[in-house]
Amino acid sequence: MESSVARPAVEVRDLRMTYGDKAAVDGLSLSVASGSITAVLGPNGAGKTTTLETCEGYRRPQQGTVRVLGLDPIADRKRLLPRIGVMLQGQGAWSGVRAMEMLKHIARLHAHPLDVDYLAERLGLGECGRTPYRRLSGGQQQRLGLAMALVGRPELVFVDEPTAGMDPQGRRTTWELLRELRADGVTVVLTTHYLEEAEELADQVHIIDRGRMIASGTPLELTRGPGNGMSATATVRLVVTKPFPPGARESLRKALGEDTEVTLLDERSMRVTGRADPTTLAKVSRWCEENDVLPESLTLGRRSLEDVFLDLTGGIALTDGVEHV
Ligand SMILES: Nc1ncnc2c1ncn2[C@@H]1O[C@H](COP(=O)(O)OP(=O)(O)OP(=O)(O)O)[C@@H](O)[C@H]1O
Repeated sequence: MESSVARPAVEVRDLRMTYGDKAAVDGLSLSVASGSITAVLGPNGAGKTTTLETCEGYRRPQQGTVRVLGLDPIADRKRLLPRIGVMLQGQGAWSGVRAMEMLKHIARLHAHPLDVDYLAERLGLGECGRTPYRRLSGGQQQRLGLAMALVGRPELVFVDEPTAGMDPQGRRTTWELLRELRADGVTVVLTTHYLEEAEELADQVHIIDRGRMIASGTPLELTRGPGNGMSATATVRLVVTKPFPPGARESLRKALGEDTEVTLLDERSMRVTGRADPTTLAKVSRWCEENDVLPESLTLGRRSLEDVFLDLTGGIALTDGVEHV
């Protein structure tokens, strides 16, 4: 018998999905190791949801193949459904149904559901259990959506932007729950625009852009960069007390010299990559002095997944909607 340990939980091969003449997914291949947390990242419209929905059996592949737990999500839907949990973007529940009624209803559809009171308690749904779905706050709807995806004890969960709109406490609880699932051998596939979430949680990260895979690896592999030296792995971040004066980015780049890239992250923060080392730190400090710019913080740190993401996708900082110029 084939070993289920070696077999990927999800295998997508050369998937192509179009809407009209526009390719939303354009020859995408990816695989998800069983028992891992895998993050699928990409800018808005990159094709993440379309890919996940194809894996979930909501869309039929127009080209290519998709296997989930070794099964075809459409042909084997009946066998697959009890084994997977799905948290959709803008999770659907009937608008008038109360939160706990909805959760209990979903639990009854499964052979061995989790204890709904425990799950509601863990996800902070206790207080809004009698509230109709349409009256729940955005974060509460997210929590309910996650509870609905998990209540059936799935072997594999797809969670599309699980913590969007959640408060910091909800986000931490969700991270804890997802880690516990992994510890129990459950495979988790998530999309997120919070790159720090992917860095915290994911064993494997796939970055897609315009329907194509542009990078894959562990967070460490992706942030380590191409070289081995400090300059390849580090960035300098400068945050200042007042908006930068006009032309500041160009002026700082000149002061630092070649091989250094300066990115304006927002009106009060810049990122320096390339020759990012203590000498650069000193030069940035001197530039601040010469240009009468007061730093709020000036740090030399490891290149983050967000830095990698911005470099690869051409620069929209998704966590704050700020364009990188
Ligand atoms: N039902 C649809 N009809 C037409 N175009 C669609 C449809 N669904 C998605 N698209 C388009 O396909 C592309 C990929 O969309 P998709 O929702 O998969 O992206 P995404 O990576 O999940 O984006 P986001 O991060 O914004 O959720 C986008 O250009 C989108 O406008």
